[in-house]
Amino acid sequence: MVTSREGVLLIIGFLALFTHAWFRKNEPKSLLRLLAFWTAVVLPSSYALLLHVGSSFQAFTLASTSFTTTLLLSISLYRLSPLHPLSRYPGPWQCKLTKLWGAYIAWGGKPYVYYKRLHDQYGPVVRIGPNELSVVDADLIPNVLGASGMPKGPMWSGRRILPSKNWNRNNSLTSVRDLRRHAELRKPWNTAFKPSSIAEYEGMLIARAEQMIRCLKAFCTRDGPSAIDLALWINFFTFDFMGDLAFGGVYSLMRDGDTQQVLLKMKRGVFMPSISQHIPWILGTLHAISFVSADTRAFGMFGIEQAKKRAAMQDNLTRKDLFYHLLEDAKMPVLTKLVSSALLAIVAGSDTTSSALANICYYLIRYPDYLHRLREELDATFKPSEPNETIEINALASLPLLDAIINETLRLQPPIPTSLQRAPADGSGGKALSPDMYILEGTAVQISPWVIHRCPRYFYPDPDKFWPDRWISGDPSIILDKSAFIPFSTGPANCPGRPLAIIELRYVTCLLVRTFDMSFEPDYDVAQWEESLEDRFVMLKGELPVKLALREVGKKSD
Ligand code: HEM
Repeated sequence: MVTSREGVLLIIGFLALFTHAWFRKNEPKSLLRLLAFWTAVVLPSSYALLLHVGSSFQAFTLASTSFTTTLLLSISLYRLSPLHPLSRYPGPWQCKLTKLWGAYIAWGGKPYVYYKRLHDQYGPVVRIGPNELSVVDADLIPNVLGASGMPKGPMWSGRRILPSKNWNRNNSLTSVRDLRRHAELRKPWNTAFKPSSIAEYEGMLIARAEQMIRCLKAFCTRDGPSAIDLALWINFFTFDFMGDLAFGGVYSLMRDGDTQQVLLKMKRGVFMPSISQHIPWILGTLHAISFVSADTRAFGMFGIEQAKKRAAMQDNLTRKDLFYHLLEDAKMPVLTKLVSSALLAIVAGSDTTSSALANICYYLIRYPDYLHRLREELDATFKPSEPNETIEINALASLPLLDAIINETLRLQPPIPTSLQRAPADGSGGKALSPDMYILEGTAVQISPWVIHRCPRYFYPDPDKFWPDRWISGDPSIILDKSAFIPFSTGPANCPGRPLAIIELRYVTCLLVRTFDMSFEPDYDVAQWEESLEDRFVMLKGELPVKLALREVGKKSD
């Protein structure tokens, strides 16, 4: 029996220190569990204090504040101290102290700009969280992302769009941490994007791209061009194409407009996970608060609806689509598999290509010399006097300037600008990333494509400049290390959709450049576009007001 108030407070202090020591090994994974633990400590402590203070309110206030303050102080001092295993890595104190800072930066939508500033200031390895490093070092990529790398990091479990774990538990390709399970889930995605599978999708791509061109032509009136939001039309196109590819063509935004506000649902739906990915333990609580998670749930429901419609078609398929392959060897109920992959297909497959295409158009209009040179390259392969000539998709693979423009756009504006995060496997103890860099289990490592792509050690000179010729020059002092170019990531969890995405980018760029003269509205401030881009683990975009005029065949590009 403790006989004084000070004695009880001392014990509470010890309990807080013990809790911190325990948390270091067993970090709480949800706010609810944390609260349950807190209550289990604070209530008995209040009871013990009750014998020494005037009221139960006083006892509870004293117990809770002394426990919480000591715990937070202990955690903060440890994180900032030389005792922390990441203490030797530089970074701002706010990052070292709490991931809430990362969540705050993410709220603003420009974490890639922030990380670049940190790397410019602190060097290639920066501590961006109490237990997280950001690296800009091509030599470390294989041991982080590559074949000898690590499983997905904790941020992926903070990105769940659906409230219930049941759809996703151990079935989500993007968040599963067990490498063997990931490889199992990944197999059908690889089959779905091998050349023979892609050949089956080309008809859908051509039909949708031609539909977009027809729709855009309707804006080219005899009264002269009026500006349209080209980014929106590109979004419609990529969304419709993904709808055909994944869900059997159940919607057409280009034909009907966005009557269900799908794009708005997606834009709003990814906001919450883009914040909670920095503090995954809060996700369950956010999902439970309906007004906070309403938009994310609405987007999740849209994915479930599409999955259900596609499941109903399973026995009457007329063509092999993405889910034909994903379901072929599914060892789980069809609907579960569909739901767990539906949102992934929508977000990973449509928003990424739409960002890339919109950025390609932006750069071509901003730097018209490249637009004209690209036209010349295309005209040399496909006759300009025959605008309706069928474009042979395979012929697009041998056009150096087209690929250089695509690469340079993906370098400067990778559609997934940050968030390639990995962490040592559970139970592994840790991982050596290089002879002098060993990270312990519980530490995460992130590589930001946006930052590494703008690093002068790899792309020199003028790493921030749109200069597609750097990809053609062949001079090894210009692209110093191509392994630093990772718009599709690398290793076993890289982008399986890359081959299709590249075909899509080549084909649509080719059609747009062959068909239209494009210009910005005269009073459009070009800086607005880059300002409008937001990193919500995909890249959200603002308006791209572009005037389109039908290209006059025979008129020389000026
Ligand atoms: C320009 C277009 C695209 C870009 C730049 C892109 C980029 C990426 C990146 C950077 C990743 C993350 C990999 C990692 O964590 O290391 C990824 C993952 C993924 N992408 Fe893409 N992507 C594009 C288009 C597509 C398309 C068209 C699909 C097809 C539906 C697709 C499906 C996926 C899937 C399923 C994953 C998860 C892979 C895994 O976790 O194993 N992507 N993509």
